[in-house]
Parts: sequence; C-alpha cells; structure tokens
Amino acid sequence: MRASQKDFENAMNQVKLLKKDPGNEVKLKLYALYKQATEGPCNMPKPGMLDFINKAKWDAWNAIGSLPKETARKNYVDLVSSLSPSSESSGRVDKEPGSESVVITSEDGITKIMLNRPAQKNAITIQMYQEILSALEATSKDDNSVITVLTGNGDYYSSGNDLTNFTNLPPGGIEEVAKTGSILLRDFVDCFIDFPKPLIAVVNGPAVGIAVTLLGLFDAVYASDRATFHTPFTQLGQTAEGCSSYTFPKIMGPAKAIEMLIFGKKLTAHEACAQGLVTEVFPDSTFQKEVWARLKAYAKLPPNAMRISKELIRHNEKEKLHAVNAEESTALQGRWLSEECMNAIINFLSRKSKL
Ligand SMILES: CCCCCCCCCCC/C=C/C(=O)SCCNC(=O)CCNC(=O)[C@H](O)C(C)(C)COP(=O)(O)OP(=O)(O)OC[C@H]1O[C@@H](n2cnc3c(N)ncnc32)[C@H](O)[C@@H]1OP(=O)(O)O
Repeated sequence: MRASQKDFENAMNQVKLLKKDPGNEVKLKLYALYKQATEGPCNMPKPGMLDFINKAKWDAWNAIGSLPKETARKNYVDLVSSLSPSSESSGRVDKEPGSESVVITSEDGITKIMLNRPAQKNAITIQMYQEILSALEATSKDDNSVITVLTGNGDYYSSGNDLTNFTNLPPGGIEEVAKTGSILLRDFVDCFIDFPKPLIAVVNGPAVGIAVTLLGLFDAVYASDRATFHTPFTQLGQTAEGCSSYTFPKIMGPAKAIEMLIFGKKLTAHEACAQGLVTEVFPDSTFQKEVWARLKAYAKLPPNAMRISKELIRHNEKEKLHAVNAEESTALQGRWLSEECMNAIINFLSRKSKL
C-alpha cells in the first residue's frame, strides 16, 4: 500500500514525539529515507573524513541509491510506525530512576559516584566528565561525606573516554573540539589532584584508558579479580594522561610503566596489584560484600585525621602533578588533531557502524 503525503507528514510529527531515543542507526535510516523521499537520490558532495556526523548522514543517504521517492516515503512511514508510542513500552516515564549516566548516592558517610552506562561499558561522555567533576567539588565541601568512591555499574569499571566524543563536531571543527577537550581534561584531572578526602576506586571489572591512569591519584584501589587494566594510548595515536606519565613510573618503575603506557600491555588485577597500582584484589564472588564492609568501617574513622594525613602525604607532589597534567593535556590536544589518532578512532567507530 502507498503512503500519502499526509501519512508522511504525520510520521514526521510522530518522530518528534518519540519518548525513547531510537539510536544512531535508526536516526540515520530516518534521515536517509526523509532525504530520498523529499529530494531523491543523494545530490550532495561527500563531506570530508573528519566531518563525522555529516559523513555518516551522507553515507546513509547515498547507500539508498536510486530508490524511488514514493517507496522511500512508504519505508519512512513504516519505520516510524514501528517506533511510535503505541509500540513503545506502556507506562514508561520520561526519565526512569537510575537512568542517569552518573549516579551519585550518599550513605553511611560514603559518597558513591557510579558510572552507569553498562551497555557502553561505562564509556565516559563529555557530560559525564562534567558531572563527575561537579560531584567531586560538591562532596569535597560536604561535611557528611567522609570518603568518596568511584565505581562502575555492570561488567565493566569503565572503557575510558567515549570515542564518540570526537564525532559531534561544532562549527569550529576538530580544532575547537581538541581545544575544549584539552581544557576539560585538565580541569577534570586537577579535581582529582586536589581532592582533599580519601578517594577510593572500587574496580568492579575491566578498566581502559583514563579510567586506569587516574588510579595513580586515588588513595586506595580495590579490584575484583575479573578486572584488567589497559592503556592502549599508542594504538589510539594518543598519549598518557591523568598524570600517569609521572605517577606510573613512580608507582611501578619506568620499565613496567613504559610497557603499559607506550606499548599498551594489559595487566590482570593480580599483576596490577604486584606493580603497586592496585591496593588489594578480591575474588569477584565476594568483591562487593567485602569491599563495602571495609569501606563502611573506614568511613567511621575520624574524618579530620584522615584529611590531614592525606594532605601530609600528598601536598609535596601537588605542584608537580598540576604541571604534569597541564603538559599531558597540551600534548593530547595535538594528538587529537593527528592522522594517527583520527584513523584509530575511525577504525573503532566503523567497526561498530557508528560512522
Ligand atoms: C577531542 C574530544 C575530547 C573529548 C573530551 C576529552 C576528555 C578527556 C579525554 C581523555 C583521554 C582519554 C583517553 C582514553 O580513555 S583512551 C581509551 C578509550 N577507550 C577505548 O579505546 C576502548 C574502546 N572500546 C573497546 O575497545 C571495546 O568496546 C571494549 C574492549 C571496551 C569492550 O569490547 P566488547 O567486545 O566486550 O564490547 P563492545 O565493543 O561490543 O562494546 C559494547 C558497546 O559499548 C560501546 N563502547 C565501548 N567502549 C566504548 C568507548 N570507549 N567509546 C564509545 N563506545 C564504546 C561499543 O561501541 C558498543 O556499543 P554498541 O553496542 O552500540 O555497538
């Protein structure tokens, strides 16, 4: 059956009312069918390879080839109707509890900052960096908060920087993204350097990239024996951050730090513990129970004594750490503009059909 112009217009309106984000793949399909239905076969010049979003749109439209306008219109209407509110789960609220990407809770003197994108292995988006930073600033001033914990929901601790952070290009292009990314990175890591109270990582599963490097700035790192520690910076055309170019050689010696930070060697939890990056490893089956029992006991210790001891242990290093952070952030700004880095990100995103 044909779809009328009216059906097509209704479908366009329905798209705006969808409660649930249908995901990039469907959005690209909708875009392509809309363009084909209204303009016919793709008639735009191919965008440059760094213009990720427009290139993805162009690819989707171009892939439809010479599909007749009428068929594209019908396919668009059918696709929208398969996504329409009646086929969305009924009674769904706009924002389900616990649907935030970073969940912050406070109990028994413990502030828990939990990365909550389990389906994306807790990859960290730009918004998440900002939320974690704000949470750390708030909890540092909260007298009821004695210790602060960073952990992940699901099978991963975190797969590090969300590689799609590089794809939403503003008008200033990749140069602007690299500049703002470098400032964000510097502010984010500065906040860990300056955090005044005990900061604990509860590493519930594999950790990648910045999720690993930051561990050098934590006061204790408890890991499940399922956790692994991987910093594939060179493979991504990138360089070390999170002050790891300074903390890792200090913690584990230059030889082992180089294996991780330059050659991308992945460590098991027990290896990371032997190198001094992890404080203690627990069997996964008892990990949560044992670690949280211990943290509850620690949170009952006198907070001021803990804070002053931390200051005594850390203050001599702070200036150096800030300088290292500034250097690493500047180096990465340059790296993000390099062909090595672009190619690596394109490879990952095209493997996942996100381009
Ligand atoms: C210029 C912009 C600046 C922005 C802001 C800057 C702020 C500071 C930046 C600091 C620099 C940080 C550097 C790093 O952290 S480098 C490390 C980056 N991470 C990675 O390279 C890991 C990439 N992911 C993987 O290799 C695999 O996904 C992984 C081994 C983690 C898991 O593999 P598995 O096969 O088990 O699972 P999937 O690959 O199918 O993953 C499931 C879904 O999750 C998505 N995913 C996973 N990790 C990421 C990620 N890091 N970024 C984006 N998306 C990720 C994956 O695509 C799957 O999604 P779909 O189900 O939709 O396909």
